[in-house]
Amino acid sequence: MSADNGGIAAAPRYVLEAKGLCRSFGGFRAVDALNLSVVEGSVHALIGPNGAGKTTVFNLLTKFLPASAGAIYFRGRDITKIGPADVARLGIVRSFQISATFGQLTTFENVRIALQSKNGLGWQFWRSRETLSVLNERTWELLEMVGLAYAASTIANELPYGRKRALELATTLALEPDVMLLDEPMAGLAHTDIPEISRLIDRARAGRTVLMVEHNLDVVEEICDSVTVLQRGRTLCEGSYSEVSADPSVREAYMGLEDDE
Ligand SMILES: Nc1ncnc2c1ncn2[C@@H]1O[C@H](COP(=O)(O)OP(=O)(O)OP(=O)(O)O)[C@@H](O)[C@H]1O
Repeated sequence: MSADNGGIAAAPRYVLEAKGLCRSFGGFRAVDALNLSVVEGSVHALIGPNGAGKTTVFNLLTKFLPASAGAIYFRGRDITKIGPADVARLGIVRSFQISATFGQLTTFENVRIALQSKNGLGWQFWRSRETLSVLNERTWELLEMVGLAYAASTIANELPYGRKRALELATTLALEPDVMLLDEPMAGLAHTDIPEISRLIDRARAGRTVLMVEHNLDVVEEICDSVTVLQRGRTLCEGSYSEVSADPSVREAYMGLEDDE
């Protein structure tokens, strides 16, 4: 990245940072002095073996769990002490394992409810026709964006699994997140659904930052700009996919590859 100041590269702007983040369970340090810097506008993957602490990091960043030590910053502001609702209000929104859809409602209703909650209309279904028509318009846009307009009147529970993921993405996007945290977006998907959900995430990144925990390394390679590899609650390695996948410690600890492969 060159800048006007004589070709000196501009410092990256971090949207989300963790410094010295720790979380213990009893005497066990699940997250151990973790430093994480997520560049604004990037798609950043958090990978690592089972039990490395990825989900705990997500829980700490979204304040579902308090940190034992360390600090979290959002655009340079210390948000270590604020609660989960305030984190969401700042635009840090978690999807997939948390944003359950309402199974008995239609695809359309699910997205509109998410929009209602974003717009402070809560559960008030009796709003003026004008208000609802604005919401309806945006609902259609979101459904089009994730390729679900054709299934607008389908009951969410009746959608195929891959389509449910697309619906979850639409309900998350309805909240207009600045930073979208995706918890294993490809987990449980059929092979054939993975390219489509990858494509949707790639499209959804426009104008926002994505931090995702993902085990599928092909997906990480394809859509992520940066990767942090966790091991035993610590950062083992950080960089682009090609950098981390070439790192001998990562190959040994995570990918289980021999050096001569
Ligand atoms: N509430 C808890 N109480 C006690 N131990 C916990 C708790 N939550 C997580 N742990 C432990 O912390 C460690 C990290 O767990 P975590 O779920 O964050 O790992 P992970 O990298 O997300 O793993 P996976 O890939 O299997 O989802 C594990 O050893 C886990 O057993």
